[in-house]
Amino acid sequence: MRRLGKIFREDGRTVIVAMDHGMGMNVNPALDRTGEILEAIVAGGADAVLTTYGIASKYADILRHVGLILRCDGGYSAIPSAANGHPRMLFSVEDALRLGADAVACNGFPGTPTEQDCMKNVAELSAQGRAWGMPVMAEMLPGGFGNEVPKTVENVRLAARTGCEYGASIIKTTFTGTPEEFRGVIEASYQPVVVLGGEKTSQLSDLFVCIEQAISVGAAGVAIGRNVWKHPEPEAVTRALVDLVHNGKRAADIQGL
Ligand SMILES: O=C[C@H](O)COP(=O)(O)O
Repeated sequence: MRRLGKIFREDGRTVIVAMDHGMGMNVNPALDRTGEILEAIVAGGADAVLTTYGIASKYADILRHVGLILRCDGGYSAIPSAANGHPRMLFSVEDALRLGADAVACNGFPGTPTEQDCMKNVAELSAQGRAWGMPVMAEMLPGGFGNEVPKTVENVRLAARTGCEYGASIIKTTFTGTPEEFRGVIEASYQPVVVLGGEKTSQLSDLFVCIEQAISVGAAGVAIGRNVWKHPEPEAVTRALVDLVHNGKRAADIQGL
C-alpha cells in the first residue's frame, strides 16, 4: 500500500516519534517549543510522527518531510475527571485524509473496564481505514497504561494478536521478556509490530538495549515519544533510534546520550 511506504523504509522498518500525548497528558513545559522539537525530530531522520489533530494542522509545513500518523481516539484530558479513561473516537479517516495523513491510530486495551469501547474503536477505524486505503495502527496494551493486568509476554502476545484480528495493519506494543520470548509476540502477529517507549528514563542506554533486542527478533521498529521530546537533544536521540532500527548499530556503541 502506497501510504505504508511513507512510514516504513525499504528495509520494512520504521522510526516513529510519538507526539500525541497532549490530548490526555500534561506536556507543559517540555513541549512548549513544539515546532523546534518537530524540526529536530525531522532533522534526526525520523520516518514518521504520530501526533494530534492540532499539531498536524499547525505544523503541517514541518511534517511534510515525514510520514504522518493521526491519533484519532481520546476524549479525556490531563485534568482528572470521573470520565477519564473512557476512550471515544474523535477524528475520522476522512479528517486524516484532509490533513494528508499516511495512517491513523487508536488504542486497544484488552483487559480494562473500557475494553469494549476501545476494541470497538479499533474495529471501526480499521474498517474505515480499509475503505479509504488508510493504514491503521492499534496501540495494543494488556490492561492499558495501568498495572492491574501484568504486561507478561503471554498477555502482550495475546493483545498484539487481538489487534491484528480486529483489523489493524500496524501493532504498537511494549517490549517485554527476553528477546526469545518477545519473538513469540512477533510470530503471533501477522502485522508489523513496533515497540513503544514509555516514561522518560534517565538511562537511555537501557531503552536502547530493549530496542536492539526487539529488532533482533523481528520488530518492525519503534514508536517512541517522551524519551525523544523530553530529552534536551531530541535530534540526537532520534538519530540514535535510526541507527538502531535501520543501520544495525548496537546499543553499546551509542555514546553521549
Ligand atoms: O502514543 C504514544 C506512545 O505510547 C509512545 O510514547 P512514549 O514513548 O512517550 O510512551
